[in-house]
Amino acid sequence: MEKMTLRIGTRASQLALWQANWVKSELEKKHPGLEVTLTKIKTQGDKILDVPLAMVGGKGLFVKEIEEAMLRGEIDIAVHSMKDVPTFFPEGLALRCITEREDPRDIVVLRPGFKSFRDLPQGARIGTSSLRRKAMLLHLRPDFQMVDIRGNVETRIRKLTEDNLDAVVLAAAGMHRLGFTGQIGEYLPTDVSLPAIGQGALGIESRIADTEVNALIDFFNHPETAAAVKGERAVLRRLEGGCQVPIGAYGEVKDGQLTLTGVVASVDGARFLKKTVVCKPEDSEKVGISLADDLIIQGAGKILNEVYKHETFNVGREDV
Ligand SMILES: NCc1[nH]cc(CCC(=O)O)c1CC(=O)O
Repeated sequence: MEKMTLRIGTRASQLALWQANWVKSELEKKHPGLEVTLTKIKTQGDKILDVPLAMVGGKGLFVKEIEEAMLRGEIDIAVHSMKDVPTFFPEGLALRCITEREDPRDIVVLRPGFKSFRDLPQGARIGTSSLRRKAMLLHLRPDFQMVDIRGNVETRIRKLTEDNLDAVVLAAAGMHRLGFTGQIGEYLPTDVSLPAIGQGALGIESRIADTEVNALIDFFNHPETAAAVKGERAVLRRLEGGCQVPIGAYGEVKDGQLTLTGVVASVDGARFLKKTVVCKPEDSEKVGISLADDLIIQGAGKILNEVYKHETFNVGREDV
């Protein structure tokens, strides 16, 4: 019998390669004899490095070229950070699996001598380009000066020293995967910094009609993480356009119950709307949508409309 080969498409960043190699080795463990190859693909997001992502705009900056390769039949599956996966897919492709979540939290790497970001001096310089991370930290410490940094995980850690910063904010998952756990200064609890939608989970995308490949990868799906992340993505989808607005959502299944929290904030952290609901995991998408609607009624519509300069969110009751 001919040996079967499965081709993974991935970005070429260190973190993306770690993730794709992890999927490769799990596949080879599960299916002895299966040959798994990696194809590195450069995406728009890898080419534009000097501009904060929120300003580049456009969804799917890290996935479009990979999806095109899959539609052309050059690769069979794509491994993404869930955080980078858009909420809509090209015809013929779908998100097939969501893997068990790594640590979902944000972390800070701190200037030597500090144990917590709370102890940093007035006006401390914090490196991050994420509008969500800016809003989370400014909400607690309005005196902080936020400094844009881009680049891969290693580059961003290096900028602490190079750009004379007091802290940089990164995802725990990326630090753990790349072996930088020792450099983590402090883990930010999810009620201090609500994570990005899907943070810490991987997504595997494939061709809907490719039943053979789908049967090989289905074991990666982790139902509890999938329910949580689908709820988070429902919040994001309902607040669509959210890439220029700080939005966070985090779901966790415990004892058969999903606790889902969403935040919409202004970039300066001054306006900060948060809501938590508890529901059955299978209702996560429906509940995510109504959670987003509640945030809109609370005033998120106003924040979103200000950013987009037109009335996308018709919120009737916003002054109540
Ligand atoms: N935006 C880049 C990116 N995409 C996913 C992760 C972290 C790993 C994950 O969330 O799974 C990171 C790095 C970071 O935000 O520090």
